[in-house]
Amino acid sequence: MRSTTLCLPVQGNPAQKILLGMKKTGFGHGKYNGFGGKIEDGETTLAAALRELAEECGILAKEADLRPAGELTFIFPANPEYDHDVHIYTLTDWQGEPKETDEMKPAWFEIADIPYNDMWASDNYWLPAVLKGKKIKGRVIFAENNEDVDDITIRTE
Ligand SMILES: CNc1ncnc2c1ncn2[C@@H]1O[C@H](COP(=O)(O)OP(=O)(O)OP(=O)(O)O)[C@@H](O)[C@H]1O
Repeated sequence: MRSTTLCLPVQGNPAQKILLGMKKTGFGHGKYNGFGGKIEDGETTLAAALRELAEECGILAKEADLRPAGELTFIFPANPEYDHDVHIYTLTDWQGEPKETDEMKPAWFEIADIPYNDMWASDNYWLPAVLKGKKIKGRVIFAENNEDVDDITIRTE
């Protein structure tokens, strides 16, 4: 199964605003998501997280500023080639201003206004806990349409 990263830049502690990106191409296009992607061969998870963050919204961060927020496994029984693990990080410190790239159009949201209807259906099960500073571990099984959640287990630490 492939492994991916997902970075969630936030303002405030506890988080008051979150930077999400509208994915313009590829897997999950048309959805708001954090910034991340596949971990390449020979690359550490942290290095991949920073590379994808820079590629997708143009901001630079330090490994020490990534706060591990947990791991999720996404299972797509209808298309097992989509199955993947996600290593999630939040960050409050970075350099540069978010900018639109070929892959993502970034936008800030108040926590109360997170556009869950335009995100992966599973996000509202785990993102609120992460934004409260909790660490999560979980598994999501998607329905035949690869969109709806068939089964979900999330543990918080
Ligand atoms: C299914 N429910 C999901 N809920 C929340 N986040 C999800 C997700 N499924 C994938 N993600 C994240 O979406 C990013 C893009 O991944 P993905 O497009 O595969 O990576 P990458 O940009 O390297 O690929 P391409 O270059 O487009 O081929 C990556 O952060 C990944 O963790």
